[in-house]
Amino acid sequence: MAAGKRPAAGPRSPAAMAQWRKKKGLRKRRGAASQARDSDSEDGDFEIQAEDDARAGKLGPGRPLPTFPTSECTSDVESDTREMVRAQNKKKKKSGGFQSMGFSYPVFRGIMKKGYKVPTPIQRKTIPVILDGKDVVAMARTGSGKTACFLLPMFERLKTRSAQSGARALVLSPTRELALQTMKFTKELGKFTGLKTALILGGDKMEDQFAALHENPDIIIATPGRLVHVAVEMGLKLQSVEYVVFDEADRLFEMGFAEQLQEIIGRLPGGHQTVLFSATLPKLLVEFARAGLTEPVLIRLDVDAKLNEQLKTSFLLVREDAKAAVLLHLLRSVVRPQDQTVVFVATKHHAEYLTELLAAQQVSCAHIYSALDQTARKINLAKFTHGKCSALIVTDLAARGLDIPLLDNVINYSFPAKGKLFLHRVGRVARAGRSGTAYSLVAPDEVPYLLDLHLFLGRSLTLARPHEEPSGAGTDGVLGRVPQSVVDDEDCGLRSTLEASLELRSLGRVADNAQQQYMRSRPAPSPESIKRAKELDVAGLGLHPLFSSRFEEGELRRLRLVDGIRSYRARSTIFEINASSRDLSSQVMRAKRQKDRKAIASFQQGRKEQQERQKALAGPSLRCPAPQEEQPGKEEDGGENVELVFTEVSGQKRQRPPPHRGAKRRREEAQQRDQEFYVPYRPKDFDSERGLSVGGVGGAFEQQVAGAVLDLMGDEAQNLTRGQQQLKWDRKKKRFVGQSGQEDKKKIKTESGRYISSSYKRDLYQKWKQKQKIDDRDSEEEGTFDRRGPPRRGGKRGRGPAGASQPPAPGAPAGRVRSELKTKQQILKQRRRAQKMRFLQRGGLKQLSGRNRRRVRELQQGAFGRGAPSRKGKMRKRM
Ligand SMILES: Nc1ncnc2c1ncn2[C@@H]1O[C@H](COP(=O)(O)OP(=O)(O)OP(=O)(O)O)[C@@H](O)[C@H]1O
Repeated sequence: MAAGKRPAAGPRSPAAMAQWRKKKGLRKRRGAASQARDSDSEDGDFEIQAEDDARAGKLGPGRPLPTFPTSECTSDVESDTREMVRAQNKKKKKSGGFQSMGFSYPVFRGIMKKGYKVPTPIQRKTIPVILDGKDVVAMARTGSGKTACFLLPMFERLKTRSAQSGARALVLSPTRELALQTMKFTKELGKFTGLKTALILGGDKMEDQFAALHENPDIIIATPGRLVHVAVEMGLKLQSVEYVVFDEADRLFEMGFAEQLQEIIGRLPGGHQTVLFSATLPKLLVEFARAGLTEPVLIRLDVDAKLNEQLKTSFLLVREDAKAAVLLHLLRSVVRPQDQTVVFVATKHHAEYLTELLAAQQVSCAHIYSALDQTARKINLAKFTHGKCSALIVTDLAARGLDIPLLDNVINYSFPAKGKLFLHRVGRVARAGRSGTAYSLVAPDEVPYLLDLHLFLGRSLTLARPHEEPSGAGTDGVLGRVPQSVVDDEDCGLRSTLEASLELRSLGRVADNAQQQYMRSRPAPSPESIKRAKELDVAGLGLHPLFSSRFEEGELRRLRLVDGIRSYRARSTIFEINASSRDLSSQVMRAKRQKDRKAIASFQQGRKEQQERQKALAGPSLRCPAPQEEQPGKEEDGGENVELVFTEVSGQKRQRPPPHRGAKRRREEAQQRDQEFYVPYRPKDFDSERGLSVGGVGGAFEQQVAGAVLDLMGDEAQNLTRGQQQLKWDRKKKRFVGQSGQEDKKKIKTESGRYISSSYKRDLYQKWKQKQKIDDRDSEEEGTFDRRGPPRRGGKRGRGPAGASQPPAPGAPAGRVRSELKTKQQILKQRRRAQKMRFLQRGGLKQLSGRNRRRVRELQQGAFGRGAPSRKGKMRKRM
């Protein structure tokens, strides 16, 4: 009986009624969430309302409907039943399980097999809308189950394997690893649908991909670059695609993939359904205009709480050159020995160097980066996921989408330059209800990025208290320093390892150079964060609570001493050192100090006030848990700004005097806001949306403005031939390059009329077909291709996928020539013949006749008794 259903009218046993009442009582006590969960039957069978069954007259009162019709049944019946279930569930608004979504049985079975009992919030929100056929742009935080959101409706739409030509669904992923993972999910969740999937990834053999597409898959999962390559080679029109998914859509739409996406979208038919998913999507849908969305529904969850509650974050302030030592300490002493950790680094050179360095220190690890061979990438990832090594060192290639079960920690060796990259990186842990920790090593020059991140998250950054033991408030979200003793201990071991290995030293040098390049190329932090970072007194920061075991008195004393030395300001200038009071330089300095004593006093006063303001500051992105202690050596050193004095003495550019007190007060008053009438010129979510923006540079307004520019040149450029297109002088390359700043490479025109790099067309497909002896007619029969063929450099088109309407190739004999390529039947016949040949060559005939002879003997014995004399005549003949 369906959970909680009153037994239908008719004779009821008292026991059944008592059971029903008991259930009803129980249900009343439960909350709304658990009611939703109840609606999913535990055993995976669909159940239907008793009243409905009774009305239908097919089932006994309250009896469950055993299963949905399987895919063999006619789709009419299936859709009727689904409608029935939907209607029923709509009546019962409480139900919010997978069952209420009206999936067909094969899809539902896949969900149950995967072990999903209750849909996640984003699944509950998006699946019904996608099932209704609407275009959807959806955002929810990492690990919230977005993959199932687009796969389940896709299975439901495609239903079952179709003989219809061409793929009907296309899933685009930004990285190969993510595409592989989506393939895995597709196989698991769509296990009972029988749909065929082809994986088109860069780095894999193109020949295998041609073969996969020749098998007429229902779904194509691809990375954009390789899909365009295959599509151009094969002349794939993708006209049968009804459902397109842009997974990690913001990444796909960020620069880099623009050309490929335009080409793919240009090949899609009108009226297809498009869904976009990511953990970081802006609310400005105009940024996805290129995706060809039609009246899209925007669903954004977790806009405010972007980080998972189960995720703990720690920010460690370390010098760049001490990062390796701190990383080693974290892996050895902070994370548990059984933990699995992913380390994000800036470049592949860092990945190589750190892998070797850690291996030399007996920390087992593997690495992945985009330039690594695809097979090595797969092997290294498998090594890590199977627990063969405890750390995986990766570049941002692995930041998105990777779902590594049982992953515990993420370490940001290099701090991400963008807030949303941080979200994706740390989103590898604390997935699907699990907990996890993210440690971030922050070099002093990365502090502005840290402040940018907190602006983006809308969270406050907590600073560790200086020279004090932590109050036990926890380590979450705290920025603190690493004890010098930790750095020294680990650094000692690392130095001796480096001294012993020439290879490691050269890898280290390469990594250092790469770091310089990376720092030059990373996007700049926002100006306000740079300003705040300058105001932030990082030298006065306390030890991170993570190292509480190191908070011995000795360590704190040492820290105080080091800080004292760091902030020491000499009372006298360099001209007065070792100079007697009669020396000219000393006299000049004293006279100067005397003359400027007012200015010096006011400067000191201003500085003090600034420090006090900073302490009291509890803004959205910066908060001190307690007033900071006064820095030793700072209070009475006079703090004379030597630079200022010297500029004044030498009569150079005059520093602006500190503002007059009255002017200051007036300015402060002007800054006070009347909350009743104050209208901010920026929306509240400005920083957050700026971080999510796909366009990259500038805020949302800047982008809107940029988008509103009427680009007459752009239109004109389209009418120009390639030779006429405007070129501009590249000073670095010392030659003319195309409008986009790209070198004017050789281009070919595609079916969709766009120009793409000629490297996409190398006639690999034709060669493969010749090798496989595939007739073009077969390609057409198999229906993978459009009737129009692939573009040829010489304007030639073959038969088969190329279509018969094309002009013959120059030099080809006129009229229809009998193709030398074999038909499907001929290939099958040839295969059978080859099989037979192999059989004969193996001596199969001899074996067969021997077996026959033995059988005859056995039969003879069975029929006539052992050693019976052979009979002549009819009986023997029959035998
Ligand atoms: N309804 C569900 N019940 C239980 N587990 C689920 C459910 N949906 C998804 N999961 C599991 O949650 C994990 C994360 O899912 P998925 O990879 O789809 O997340 P995501 O939102 O796509 O993450 P990312 O943004 O990082 O790509 C997976 O292990 C998946 O099997």
